[in-house]
Amino acid sequence: MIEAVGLTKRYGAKTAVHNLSFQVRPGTVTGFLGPNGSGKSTTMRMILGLDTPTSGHATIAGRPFRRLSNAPRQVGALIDAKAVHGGRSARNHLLSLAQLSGIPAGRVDEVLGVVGLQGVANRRSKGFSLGMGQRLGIAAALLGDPQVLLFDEPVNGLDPEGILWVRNLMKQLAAEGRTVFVSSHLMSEMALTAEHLIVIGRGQLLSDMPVKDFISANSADFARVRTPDTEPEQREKLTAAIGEAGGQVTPEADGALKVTGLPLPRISDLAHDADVRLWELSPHQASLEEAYMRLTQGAVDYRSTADQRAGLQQQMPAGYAPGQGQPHQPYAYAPQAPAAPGPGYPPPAQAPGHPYGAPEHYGAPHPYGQPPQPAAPMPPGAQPAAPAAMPMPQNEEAR
Ligand SMILES: Nc1ncnc2c1ncn2[C@@H]1O[C@H](COP(=O)(O)OP(=O)(O)OP(=O)(O)O)[C@@H](O)[C@H]1O
Repeated sequence: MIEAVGLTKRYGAKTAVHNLSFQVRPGTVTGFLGPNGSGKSTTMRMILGLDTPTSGHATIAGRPFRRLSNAPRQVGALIDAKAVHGGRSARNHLLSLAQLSGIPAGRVDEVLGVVGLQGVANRRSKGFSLGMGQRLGIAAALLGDPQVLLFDEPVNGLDPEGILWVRNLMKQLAAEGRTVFVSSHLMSEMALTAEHLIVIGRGQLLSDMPVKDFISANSADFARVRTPDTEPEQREKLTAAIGEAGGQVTPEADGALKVTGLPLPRISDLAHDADVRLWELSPHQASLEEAYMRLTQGAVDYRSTADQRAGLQQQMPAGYAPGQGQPHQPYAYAPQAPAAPGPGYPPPAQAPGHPYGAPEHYGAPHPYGQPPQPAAPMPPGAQPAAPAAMPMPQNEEAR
């Protein structure tokens, strides 16, 4: 388990992370979400002992990272995929990490197979594409067969097949009982990958809950109501009746009405009392992406002047306090079955032929036959070292 307690990081006058407390539990993928610059990488770096907290602390399996014995065997991380000696081949890069950490050399070919890089293992990594670099970084993170894994934006630069592969890999690792903490600023991707979400904005905790609870706590429920298109006076009558009853009505482009603030049965009764016929009365819920944007809208540092979130802000229901991050349920009726969180849901099945579903276009799949056994024994005499794929601690202010 990963735990942060009151984690705070200030860079001069800039507070990158403020009083963050959360736990990341084994057996599920936990998504770490926040807009650009919200403090995700800084938090991960503090968990990994690469940045020193100004106050508070973070532990892995109950200890600060730097006090873990055999850290590379316990924790794997992808923080900066570019932190690779470009003159070395992928295999040699991994071999040098394995040697530093007392990991048997045979494991290198295993992880190259897992990430689908076995066909280019002897090529210098400086010729790698962004996506291949990400795969190499993921291979390094898996090298020590660790129980705790942190991935900072692992799908950066990957093509759709690569994204699917990472998604399945994360799930597989969690299904093996590992702790998997994955940062992203893409809600749609996290909706398909994670079961639990930790959302931050401007370095502060906005939400810490299961994905399904996040949807119902943060997305706005509304009803779509349609009266006969041929009788506009019916529409006006219903609009007036809903307004008098305290509901809010917004006309939709297709002629329907979007109603908030009233439960569906009440809308039906109002229509009945006003002698208005309904062609449609249906419950709706905003997508997870919208829910995320609503939650973080007050905590976005960088926003285009043409950003459609401005439109979302205009639609905020009365009583919503932007940026406070409080779950709100301003609508009277209970959420319906959660909306499918984004296109492509449910996630496609894992690709066959490989336990982690590694794609084949960098070479034949590696017969990495069995899922890694939890807590593989350390070879005698192995020394603790920095985790694979992690950049060495640098001058923090110089980043
Ligand atoms: N070494 C540093 N010195 C000064 N400020 C820093 C340093 N590292 C991060 N920051 C600032 O702290 C804030 C949080 O940055 P961080 O990289 O942790 O955010 P992030 O959520 O990972 O962003 P992104 O999604 O864009 O990668 C930003 O405002 C950033 O400019």
